[in-house]
Amino acid sequence: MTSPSSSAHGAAVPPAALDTILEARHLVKEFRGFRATNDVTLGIREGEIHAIIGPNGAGKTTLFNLLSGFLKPTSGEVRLSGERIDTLPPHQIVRRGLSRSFQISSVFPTMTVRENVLVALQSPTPLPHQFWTPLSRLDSLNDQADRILTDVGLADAPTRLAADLSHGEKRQLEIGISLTQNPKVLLLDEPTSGMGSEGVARVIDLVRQVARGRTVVLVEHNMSVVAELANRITVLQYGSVLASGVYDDVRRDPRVIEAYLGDEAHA
Ligand SMILES: Nc1ncnc2c1ncn2[C@@H]1O[C@H](COP(=O)(O)OP(=O)(O)OP(=O)(O)O)[C@@H](O)[C@H]1O
Repeated sequence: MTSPSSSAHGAAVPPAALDTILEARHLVKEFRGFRATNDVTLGIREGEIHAIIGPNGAGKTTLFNLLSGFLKPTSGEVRLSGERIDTLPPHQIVRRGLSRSFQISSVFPTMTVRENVLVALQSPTPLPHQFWTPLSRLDSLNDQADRILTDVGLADAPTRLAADLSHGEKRQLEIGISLTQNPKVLLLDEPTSGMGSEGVARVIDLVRQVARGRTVVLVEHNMSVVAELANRITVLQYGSVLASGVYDDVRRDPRVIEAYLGDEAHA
């Protein structure tokens, strides 16, 4: 699938495993000399739910932004299905099948729930002569929007104003907006942040639902969510990968216990 290539440091990078869909190779991101991402090499396998965890300031959001093209690496590469994507603008990365949600809401508050999804559904066809969308296409877009709203548990809320949604419902809508591009890889940035236990349980169900038939990478602070959802996890510390693998193995890794999981790992 991918052939060996030279890293930023000139070292040969072995080919990714055959089932790797998203890959970071020797990624480095510096902010005025400070390394927020320090030589991260990581493979996300097709169809898995992969959680990126680590203490505050470990570099999770920076890595997330690098993987989705919202930040350009200082050096290193990101590959999607073997193709290099770190050189592409974010909208082209979306077209190749990678979408992301944002920690800060991307929802338009003055639009209805369905309108928010419709706007996102129309965004891949921004040609000026398509400003007047034919009615037949509008019908099909409405059908698609309603299917997505059903998938994210908002089937009964299409005409509600987004501003009137609860915090949890807004996160559901954001995930719905990310699904409009039918991504093969979905990146979710702290999908349970700011939620009570009921909302967290709903998001766990939702992530399981949207992960059917696609790959999900999530940044998540809540370890019980990670334990419930993740097939594999990567632990970051000081911008570097401390450990990566199956959840149960990584949580027993003494370096991880020391750095992050603490007493939770003994629970
Ligand atoms: N634009 C920037 N300019 C300068 N430093 C930055 C910038 N973005 C991030 N950093 C620094 O890089 C480090 C990693 O930040 P990052 O937000 O990626 O960590 P994080 O693991 O997501 O943290 P948190 O869990 O608190 O969200 C931090 O020390 C942060 O201050």
